[in-house]
Amino acid sequence: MNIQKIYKPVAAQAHKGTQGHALLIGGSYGKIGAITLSSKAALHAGAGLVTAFIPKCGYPILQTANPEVMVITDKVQEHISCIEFTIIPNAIGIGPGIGQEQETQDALHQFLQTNKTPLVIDADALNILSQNKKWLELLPPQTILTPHPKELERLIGKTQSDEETIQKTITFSKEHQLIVVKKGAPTQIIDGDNVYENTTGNQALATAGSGDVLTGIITGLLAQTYTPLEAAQLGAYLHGLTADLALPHTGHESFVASNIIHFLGKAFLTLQGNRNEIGFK
Ligand SMILES: NC(=O)C1=CN([C@@H]2O[C@H](COP(=O)(O)OP(=O)(O)OC[C@H]3O[C@@H](n4cnc5c(N)ncnc54)[C@H](OP(=O)(O)O)[C@@H]3O)[C@@H](O)[C@H]2O)[C@@H](O)CC1
Ligand SMILES: Nc1ncnc2c1ncn2[C@@H]1O[C@H](COP(=O)(O)OP(=O)(O)O)[C@@H](O)[C@H]1O
Ligand SMILES: [Mg+2]
Repeated sequence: MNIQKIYKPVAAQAHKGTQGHALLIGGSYGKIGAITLSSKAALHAGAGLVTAFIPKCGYPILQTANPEVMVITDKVQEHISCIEFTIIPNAIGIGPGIGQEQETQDALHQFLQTNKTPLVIDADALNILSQNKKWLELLPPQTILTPHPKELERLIGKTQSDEETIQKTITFSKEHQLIVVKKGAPTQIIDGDNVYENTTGNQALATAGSGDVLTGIITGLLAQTYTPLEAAQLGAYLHGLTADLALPHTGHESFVASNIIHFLGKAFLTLQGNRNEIGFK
């Protein structure tokens, strides 16, 4: 898989309206950081406009941390209770820090019943789906799921070996027409029978919020003109590459999720050179 072939440089005539509008939905009291990171990452992945839908308590935090991000707040203070908005985003990422309050579960169900926009689902939104597997039928085809190993186990059940995990994930992907970004070391992307293995990244990524940033990057790419598979592949590749590029500066220990966002520009710049056959096995 050649990542360079997926990458599309920004046109000289581009404006924010042509670069896609990403909506990130998540956050709850104590976990506003997760959605702050995701929405910032979507901007740095190139989305022209980014809006965050968050509980009321997150408003001053997010507006201060990310002045470029627009904010819509739920009517409830500490968690999301009803997902309603009038904007028309090109892609939606949902789950980072969203929690599993009953009202939030109901809001997710209601949202999935009407949503037609391309979706990325992560974190507690995945955990809510695991407890309500019938709702998987409501997901638009090619929805991207980004589980870590425990979230994947909650979705597909326990397995005895890596091989069995892959097989069950393939079956799950085919049954529901979903793209699964199976996060780990390495990350594998499963799209039906096709399994792509990412070649970037290292243990510096073993830090809080690194998955939240990945969700923002993939949603930001999906809001542009990338297909869901392209967004998942390019997103995982760039995410891992930031950790490889940062290593001489941060080492494994002091790298934090914000560094992924910080090094995203340098990761994009490597794609503008003349490098061949980089990316996925
Ligand atoms: N700043 C913020 O606001 C942040 C907010 N966040 C938000 O918090 C919410 C909860 O998310 P979460 O992932 O921490 O909890 P959960 O789903 O129970 O998973 C933990 C379990 O999974 C396991 N596990 C994980 N990775 C594994 C691996 N690679 N390989 C194997 N096992 C692995 C791990 O296993 P352990 O080894 O600890 O037994 C443990 O049992 C979510 O909404 C998220 O967005 C966070 O993003 C942090 C920053
Ligand atoms: N040892 C590692 N090598 C490569 N990538 C890693 C490693 N540990 C974690 N990662 C990556 O970091 C991210 C962690 O995601 P996740 O567990 O959802 O974090 P969080 O929920 O805290 O944001 C995933 O993209 C995963 O592939
Ligand atoms: Mg996570």
